[in-house]
Amino acid sequence: MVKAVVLGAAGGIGQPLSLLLKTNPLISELSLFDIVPVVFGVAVDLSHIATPAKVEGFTKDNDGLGKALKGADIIVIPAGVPRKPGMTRDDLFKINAGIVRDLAVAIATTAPKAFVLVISNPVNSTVPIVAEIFKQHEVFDPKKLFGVTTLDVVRASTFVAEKIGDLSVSTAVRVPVIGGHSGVTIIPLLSQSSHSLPANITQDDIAALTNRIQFGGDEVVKAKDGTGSATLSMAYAGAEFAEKIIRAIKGEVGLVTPSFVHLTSDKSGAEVVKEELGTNELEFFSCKVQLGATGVEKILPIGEVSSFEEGLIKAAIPELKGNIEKGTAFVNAPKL
Ligand SMILES: NC(=O)C1=CN([C@@H]2O[C@H](COP(=O)(O)OP(=O)(O)OC[C@H]3O[C@@H](n4cnc5c(N)ncnc54)[C@H](O)[C@@H]3O)[C@@H](O)[C@H]2O)C=CC1
Ligand SMILES: O=C([O-])CC(=O)C(=O)O
Repeated sequence: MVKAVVLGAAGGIGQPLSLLLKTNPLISELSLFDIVPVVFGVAVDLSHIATPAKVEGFTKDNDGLGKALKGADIIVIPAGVPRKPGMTRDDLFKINAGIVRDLAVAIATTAPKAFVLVISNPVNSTVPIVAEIFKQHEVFDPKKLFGVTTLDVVRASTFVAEKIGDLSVSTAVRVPVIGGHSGVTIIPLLSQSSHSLPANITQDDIAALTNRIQFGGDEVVKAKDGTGSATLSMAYAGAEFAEKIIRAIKGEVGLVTPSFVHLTSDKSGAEVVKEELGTNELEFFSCKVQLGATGVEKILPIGEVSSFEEGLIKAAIPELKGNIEKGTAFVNAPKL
């Protein structure tokens, strides 16, 4: 029995994500929360699909958030505003930081043991916000908090398959993407791709492919021309990541996937990553993570990278550090 909850379920990501979660036979209960009442209609609509999950919709009225969260095993958060052309993900901080903080407070008090998957941007800052709220409530379990960076991995697989000239291999292509989830903090390790790039590929091609993965979000924002950012590909990526977490909860071992997680100072492998990065200053980093029934079982080393990728890592660290500190400071700033 797994109860999944989507916060922001009536939105561009929330609706298709909820659809995909409804089709996941491992989920027995699916609670959909949003501040807009159309969420009730979304829930009724999905409830007609012949799969095991019992679906229910909730808004703010009558402690809807508390009821949605009660007994949750896994909570996915796509609540918040998306980008328009010309904006960075950091520009969303002003609105989304407060939304994520308030949802985190509700989770800390109602479902402190749940796995929490943060999609709301800027992920590099919203994940630290959730962590700080959980710390304040003394319920922070770094093994169960994830920034969802799966869309970067999905894009990398697709774009590499395109370069190979065979989209049918895209589901098999594995490219670790580490760092964070915005621009230069997105670090695709093409040198570790499961499928070799064509032999005639140049360093300029690698740089262009890297740039396309880093700025794939902008490609969608531009194409949607003011009406939003990636929703369908994000729903696909979010459902894929959620499924891995659920399979791990159910006891499957050996699942490895990148995610933006807390670099905890224990024997989880975080120390090795810090050494590889050459800094102790990053509290979070998207790493290759081995999942287990209790969450992050092990953080795997970054491993061997090319000198080009080494440069990407160096370039990402200052921005990532700033994004993380911004989130942390938002929660801990003294109240005037
Ligand atoms: N991590 C990633 O890779 C990606 C993250 N995103 C981010 O996901 C977020 C959502 O994007 P979209 O679904 O396109 O936006 P949207 O505007 O279509 O949907 C957001 C939903 O959140 C709801 N909402 C707002 N405040 C809320 C609250 N306090 N509690 C519950 N629900 C609330 C809204 O009513 C709306 O239904 C954005 O911040 C976007 O930047 C988008 C794509 C990829
Ligand atoms: O670009 C955006 O704002 C949405 C996002 O995070 C992505 O598509 O990777």
